[in-house]
Amino acid sequence: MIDLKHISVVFEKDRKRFTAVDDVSLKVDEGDVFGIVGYSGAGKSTLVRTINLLQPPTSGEVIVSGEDLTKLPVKELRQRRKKIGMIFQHFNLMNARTILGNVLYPLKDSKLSDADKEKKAMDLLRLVGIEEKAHSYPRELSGGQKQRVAIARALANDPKILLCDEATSALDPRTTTSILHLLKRLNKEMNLTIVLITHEMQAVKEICNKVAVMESGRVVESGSLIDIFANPQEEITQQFVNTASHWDETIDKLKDHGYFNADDPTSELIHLRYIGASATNPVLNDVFTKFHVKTNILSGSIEFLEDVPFGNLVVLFEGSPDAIKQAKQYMIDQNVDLRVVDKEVI
Ligand SMILES: Nc1ncnc2c1ncn2[C@@H]1O[C@H](COP(=O)(O)OP(=O)(O)OP(=O)(O)O)[C@@H](O)[C@H]1O
Repeated sequence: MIDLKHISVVFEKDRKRFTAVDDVSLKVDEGDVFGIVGYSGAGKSTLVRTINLLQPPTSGEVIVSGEDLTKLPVKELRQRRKKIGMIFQHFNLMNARTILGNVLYPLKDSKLSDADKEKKAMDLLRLVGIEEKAHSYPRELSGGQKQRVAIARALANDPKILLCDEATSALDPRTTTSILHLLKRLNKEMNLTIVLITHEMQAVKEICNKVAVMESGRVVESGSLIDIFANPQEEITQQFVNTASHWDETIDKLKDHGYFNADDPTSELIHLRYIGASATNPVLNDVFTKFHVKTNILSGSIEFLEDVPFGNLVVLFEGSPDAIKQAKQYMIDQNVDLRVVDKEVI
């Protein structure tokens, strides 16, 4: 549905060139909720804005539904753009218009009669759950309500794609969840393809099925949500995954509370990650019976990623250094993702 091929965006200022997006290729399939995560300045906004050519790429192809948008004449591009809705962090509503007026605005060139335009706008406001505010003004609405209006407005021309640029970053956690659930519902019920850029892995975890991680203008890792969480390869991806699950925090607390002694070679703190119906518990039992290594679970949780269980355990291994080494290798051989909590930093 969206096929970005070798996209680069170079800004030039005072004769200096700055590459904001550096040779990025990625594919978004119809029906995907595709998350692009990265820290501030990674190039996420610049990249996502190339999808509707709000930001023309310096080089590369933007293929949407089989057409290279960069090659289209202006008039046709304008038509295609109507099928790509966009919402923003700060909502970008028109303050002088009512809520209904905001949703009617993109329909101004439509061939529908005035009555049909109004019916359509009201139907959209109903779809996003805010029809009772139709005659209010944006200043009278909360952030979450404003984002609902922005979503209704973005859907006015029946787009196939919705681009979300930090759409929940200005909202509190509960409102964020309700907006994310609304987006997921629209994705399922209307088969709307969504590209969501965010610095919050939590948002990605809640609704995306695919993820790309950006750093310094490049996509450093991408894959299915489950692959990225179960087996993050890059350091930055591991940071995002651990932050989303609060595991770095948990491990820091366990260290602070002196649950183990870093200088003691007979104990190691281990973070285990597993996906699906894993054999982790039998594996922990085996570690004791086979290697006489005692395992003490200090913290654990199971979350669901697209309805697949994703488990995290922090376990203290106690035994001879050699036995611990063999036990760890045994677990790795059983396909358990295992990370020894770095002793140096303790
Ligand atoms: N129009 C522009 N002219 C010059 N530099 C720009 C322009 N737009 C963006 N940049 C630079 O490109 C880099 C990437 O910016 P971008 O907004 O895409 O990052 P981001 O990952 O979306 O970060 P944030 O979440 O903070 O918006 C930044 O260093 C930014 O300063």
